[in-house]
Amino acid sequence: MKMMGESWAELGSRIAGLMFVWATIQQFFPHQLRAYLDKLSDKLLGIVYPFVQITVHEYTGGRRNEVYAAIENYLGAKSTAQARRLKADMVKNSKSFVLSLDKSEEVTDEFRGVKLWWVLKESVRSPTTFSLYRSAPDEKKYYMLSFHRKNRDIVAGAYLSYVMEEGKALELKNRQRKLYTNKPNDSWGWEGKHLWNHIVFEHPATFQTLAMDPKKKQEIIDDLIAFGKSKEYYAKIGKAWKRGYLLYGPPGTGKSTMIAAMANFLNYDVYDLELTSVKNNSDLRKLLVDTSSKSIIVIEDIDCSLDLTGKRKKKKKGKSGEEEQNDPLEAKEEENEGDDGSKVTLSGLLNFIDGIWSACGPERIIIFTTNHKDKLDPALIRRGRMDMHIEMSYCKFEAFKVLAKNYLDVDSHPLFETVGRLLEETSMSPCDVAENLIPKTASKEVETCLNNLVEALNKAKETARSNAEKEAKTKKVSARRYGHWMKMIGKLRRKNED
Ligand SMILES: Nc1ncnc2c1ncn2[C@@H]1O[C@H](COP(=O)(O)OP(=O)(O)OP(=O)(O)O)[C@@H](O)[C@H]1O
Ligand SMILES: [Mg+2]
Repeated sequence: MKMMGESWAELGSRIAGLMFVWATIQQFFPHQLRAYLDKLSDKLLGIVYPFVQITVHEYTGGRRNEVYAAIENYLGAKSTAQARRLKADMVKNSKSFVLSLDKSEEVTDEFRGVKLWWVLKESVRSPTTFSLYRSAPDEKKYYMLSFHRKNRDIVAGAYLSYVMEEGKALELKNRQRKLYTNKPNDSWGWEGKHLWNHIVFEHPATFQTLAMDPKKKQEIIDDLIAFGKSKEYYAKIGKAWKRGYLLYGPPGTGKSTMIAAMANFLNYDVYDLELTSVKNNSDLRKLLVDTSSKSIIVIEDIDCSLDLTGKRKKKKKGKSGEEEQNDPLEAKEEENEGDDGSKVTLSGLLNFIDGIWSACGPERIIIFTTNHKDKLDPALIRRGRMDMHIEMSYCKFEAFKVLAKNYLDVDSHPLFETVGRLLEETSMSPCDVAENLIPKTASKEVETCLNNLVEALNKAKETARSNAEKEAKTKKVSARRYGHWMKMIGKLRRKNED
């Protein structure tokens, strides 16, 4: 690439300068001679400099150019190894650096056997001296790409799209992810903008630290990977690119932790939708439209959020004047209007998940969590809406091993066998197991922590046994009383008949 101490790109820009001077001089020649000289200089230039150049400016139409930003990210990764001068910027909550090419530095790239040269240039416009206040020099940065003219098709066709895709993917990787929550309706701006508050999303949960059956965990990871790669597939089958997960199970089994692990795995933002503060279906739609792609929309404890099932059971007066049972989907409009239009209804929520509006942004995941799956309306969680139902259950031995690794950094211990047996005999949530594994003294001895857990499991087993005994006793007493009363009723009946 370097030619007599000067790069092709540099040489190109010098030749471009010379051509400009030459074109200015030509103005003074007669018309016929000018046409002839034009052709000649083009031919000569083709022989001396067979390269084509493309420039991409940082700002176009007053806005930062998206293509420039993508190139910056793409070249950042390459320039770390090649360039002598790099520029460092902070990202990710000031915890890491992103490197990019500095001014006049050059990077060589190769694509399908084609060599290309990138250089970052800067044109400086002198400050104006006519105005009252002397303005600062106007710097305009741009990237210049040079390549042999025979490769024009490859560069214009495939290479530039490749750079854009790679650059955008890197930007996504380096960006700061956010956790959003919906603002109450009365604090939405007068333009109806800014519907969500956000903070930086920094939950440390990962699939590695999530305690659950490893086979089930792998299934979920595979499903997420397949989803991320299915852009074309969803387009082909004519479906919006989104997926729904229902996480159900007792408290403390890791539903919220799973959401954080999913977000970290996919590098998505999280929108935590507090349904009780949404005024009506129309506001719900607005909130949905205001979410970005590559995000997870979460509604926690969906069974407690709204009386959705109650709405479904609402009765209406039929034509005959008698009360009839409403079909939930037929009743959509009526429900939308119901209660002065001031509540989110089941049909509103169904529309939110898979109505026409749900396709307003690609690559989105919707997650519901609940402690009581059986309380939910089947229409809400049918496959297609909630594509995967994931049960988060009480801690079993495999899940315990993950927690032991997380909390105590051990893979095995003689007490593991006892813990495994006790976990089969009693139900304890991963949250409670984790709590018992946390060292209570400064010693942090593994054996002490495991003994604490064994003790807690034995206690839980004993409590469960005595509760079951009490229940059985109550049932026995009730059965005896029932038998007694039945006998009495029988006697009375016989007496009456006599
Ligand atoms: N499966 C798990 N793997 C790792 N940690 C877990 C798991 N389950 C629970 N925990 C720990 O217990 C805490 C509570 O778990 P989490 O909030 O995810 O439970 P949940 O199922 O969402 O409970 P709830 O139904 O009450 O909302 C977490 O902070 C985490 O430290
Ligand atoms: Mg939770």
